[in-house]
Amino acid sequence: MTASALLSVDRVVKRYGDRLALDGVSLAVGPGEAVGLVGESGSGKSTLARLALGLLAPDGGTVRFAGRDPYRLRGARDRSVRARLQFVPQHPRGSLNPALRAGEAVAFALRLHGTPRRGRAEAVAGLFRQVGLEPALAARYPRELSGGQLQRVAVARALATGPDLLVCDEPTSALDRGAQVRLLDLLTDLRERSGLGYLFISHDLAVVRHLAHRVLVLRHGRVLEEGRTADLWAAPAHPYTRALLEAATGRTTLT
Ligand SMILES: Nc1ncnc2c1ncn2[C@@H]1O[C@H](COP(=O)(O)OP(=O)(O)OP(=O)(O)O)[C@@H](O)[C@H]1O
Repeated sequence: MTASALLSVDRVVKRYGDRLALDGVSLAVGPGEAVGLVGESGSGKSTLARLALGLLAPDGGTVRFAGRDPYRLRGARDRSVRARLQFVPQHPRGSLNPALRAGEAVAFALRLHGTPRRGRAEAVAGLFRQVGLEPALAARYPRELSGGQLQRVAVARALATGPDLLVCDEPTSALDRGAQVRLLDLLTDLRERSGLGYLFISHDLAVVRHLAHRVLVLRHGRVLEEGRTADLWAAPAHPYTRALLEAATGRTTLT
């Protein structure tokens, strides 16, 4: 683990009853770095995301965000640290309140972050522009937006608190290929412009390749292989990684 890592996960173990979901997983994400986590269903990706976000506590090992245990970031005093760590979910339609207009969802995040009421409308418009959405779309309800637009609203909401790290759990898997590429281009652009870091989870190596500097391959709760994305793509060491790559070939037009 590098001392400068924003997020460090060190030899983490997580069990659900008898089931060992993570078995000694370590990873680090530095400022402005995009780290991809790939693996088939059940490999433990979402569990790792929940641990990174402090929604779960590990049974062994440690998780640190900005030097703090995210599970213990509670209360008003920790709000400024919590704000630096945000989440982009797989299904924005499920995570956005259907009764709130898109702009209200983002304004709500701004309110929690302490942005005064008077500056909020302008801040919402700025965030919509930042994610490539017309500010006029803020007046729409989630049901009136496409999957790609909704995912941008979810990103805008995550950006409302000025984060350093976004944990993205399969954010493109519900989108068609064109919308996937546009979302990945947006995330790349945000990283380049504002130094955002990502822990980016996907079962799809073609998607991860588009964004991540480094990739970890997770299988049965263990890191099977890790390395720079280009190296792993050129010469996967493990047959499982090769199989994931083969599953992704044919869709390499994504890159
Ligand atoms: N709340 C839970 N209770 C019991 N077992 C769970 C729970 N959450 C996850 N698991 C189990 O832990 C293992 C890892 O699950 P996890 O959701 O982290 O995998 P994943 O790689 O994200 O899968 P998917 O891509 O299908 O979401 C799986 O065997 C899963 O069945």
